[in-house]
Amino acid sequence: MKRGTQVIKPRIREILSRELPPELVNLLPKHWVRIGDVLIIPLRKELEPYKHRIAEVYAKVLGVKTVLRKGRISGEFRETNYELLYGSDTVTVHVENGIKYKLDVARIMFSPANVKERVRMAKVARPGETVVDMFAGIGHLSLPMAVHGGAKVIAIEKSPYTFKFLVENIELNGVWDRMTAYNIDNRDFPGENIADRVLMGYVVRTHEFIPKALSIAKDGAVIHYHNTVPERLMPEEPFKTFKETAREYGVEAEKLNELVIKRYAPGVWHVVVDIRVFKR
Ligand SMILES: C[S@@+](CC[C@H](N)C(=O)[O-])C[C@H]1O[C@@H](n2cnc3c(N)ncnc32)[C@H](O)[C@@H]1O
Repeated sequence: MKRGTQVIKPRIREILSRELPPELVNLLPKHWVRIGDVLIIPLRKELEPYKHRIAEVYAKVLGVKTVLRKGRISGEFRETNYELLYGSDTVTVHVENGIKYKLDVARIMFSPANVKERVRMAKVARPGETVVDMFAGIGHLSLPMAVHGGAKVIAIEKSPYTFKFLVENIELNGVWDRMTAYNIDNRDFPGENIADRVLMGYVVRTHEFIPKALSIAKDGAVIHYHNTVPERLMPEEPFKTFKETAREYGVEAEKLNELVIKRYAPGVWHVVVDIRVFKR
């Protein structure tokens, strides 16, 4: 994923200043996100009448096949909601940290702000350990752990559409020997006391899944617990809720590390806490 620059590209400015009213030229997008050969741009409403031509010029100058207008990520499956401005094919292969991620950018979230976590997970994984990724997506976090960390990963993804890409990505990255994929709700996953590491890469409602994560984890396992937290409840949350829930299930929890991933909404942060659990 590449973040665009903070200035309008001279070539884009040159072409569009011949076609747009002068006062609109400075409103052209100065930054964008490129996922594979799909570009995502924010677009001011003043530019609405020119949106398709603007997208065409950005596509040609930046060398992409499709341009989408930035939308929101929402719902249980964390699906995106973009406006197609140029091109038609929104499926692409994005390469990051030596990993190939095939996805439909128009429907599946791939957050630039989560790149540090994808790279960090590649480093924390240990060869041969068993990782259960409860919210696998297209393999955002589990592929780096299998490819670079040599971990054995069980990847669970509920959405059938996203699961199709998860399976293709396991194939594309040649890690079928280390990864198993389940197209189920993680609450129906039968494994208990099997994971050295559990990934809970989800937001907003992640606390509802703590009991399941505890049952999947071995004694002494590490759980990477993500959630969104209002700033006024930090730094106690999100660990406080995890620890209290774990106690109800007779499990002790120790906070090892905590990182802020990104701003989720005004006054709300996406946070990850690394937690060791003791089940004796
Ligand atoms: C936001 S994506 C996150 C991907 C990755 N874990 C990351 O952090 O970058 C969350 C994924 O969890 C899936 N999901 C939501 N609820 C689930 C459940 N109960 N069981 C399995 N997968 C679920 C969604 O369909 C979505 O693909």
